[in-house]
Amino acid sequence: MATAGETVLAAYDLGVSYGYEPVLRGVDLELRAGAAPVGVIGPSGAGKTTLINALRGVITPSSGRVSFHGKPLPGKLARKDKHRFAGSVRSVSQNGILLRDPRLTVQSYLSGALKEARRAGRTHPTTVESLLNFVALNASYSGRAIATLSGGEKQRVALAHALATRPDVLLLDEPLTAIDPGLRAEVLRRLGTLAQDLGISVLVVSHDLEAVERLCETVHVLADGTFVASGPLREVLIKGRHPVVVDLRQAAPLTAQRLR
Ligand SMILES: Nc1ncnc2c1ncn2[C@@H]1O[C@H](COP(=O)(O)OP(=O)(O)OP(=O)(O)O)[C@@H](O)[C@H]1O
Repeated sequence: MATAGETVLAAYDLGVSYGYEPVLRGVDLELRAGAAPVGVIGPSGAGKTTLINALRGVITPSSGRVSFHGKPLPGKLARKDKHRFAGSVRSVSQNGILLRDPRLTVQSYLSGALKEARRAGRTHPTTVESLLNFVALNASYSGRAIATLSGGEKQRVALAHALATRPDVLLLDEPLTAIDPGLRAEVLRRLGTLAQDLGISVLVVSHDLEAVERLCETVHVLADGTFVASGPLREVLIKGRHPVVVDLRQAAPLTAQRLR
């Protein structure tokens, strides 16, 4: 486990291009163990998922760097560091779970994650039942094939899977879009408390300003490939002058009014 305040994952002057098309440029972000959740908002196509993927080490920066405990990603991490990364940095995407075997049950999926936690040296007394309970699903779901779950149920199981290793960093890309607003608020409340109690550093990418406001003390607005405004959502929405922030304010007048 990382010690409080330690930088687990970071992007420095990060640039990513697809072919000749630059998507990110000069993005700086540090995710420290125990830090308050951070949100990234911005228009569709701004590069939010690209940022998450760079932090997951699945795409190679075209400039700058991403590092995990100071070691460059993606890179040839030693076997020990690979397990460490797999347990320490977890992500949940809007797609929930990509299934290789449609017969896979919730029980096998989550117990697989608990085994992964042990391999990564992150053993802790959590059970499949308590993971399900955390995401507001009762124990009867453990016998269900994941393929038979609703979109919102799949998203919650994906979150439970990510939490099974008690990660240091949790990267969330529109994680709870398929859940009704009341339940989403409850799961986010629980997640906020858990992250604080366990020192998990959460980065959440979302178009859902309510969700971001509920969870995050700080938000970054991503536009033109870089962060154009940063701070508490309230300040960013009220005071931001960048055209993208003005668009966000106009697109969510009720939220902007409530935050005033
Ligand atoms: N593999 C890829 N090859 C080429 N272009 C890509 C690839 N992945 C993403 N892009 C492009 O990069 C840009 C940023 O995409 P990205 O998915 O990061 O945006 P986003 O901010 O997450 O968008 P949204 O809010 O719609 O999910 C888009 O123009 C997208 O079409």
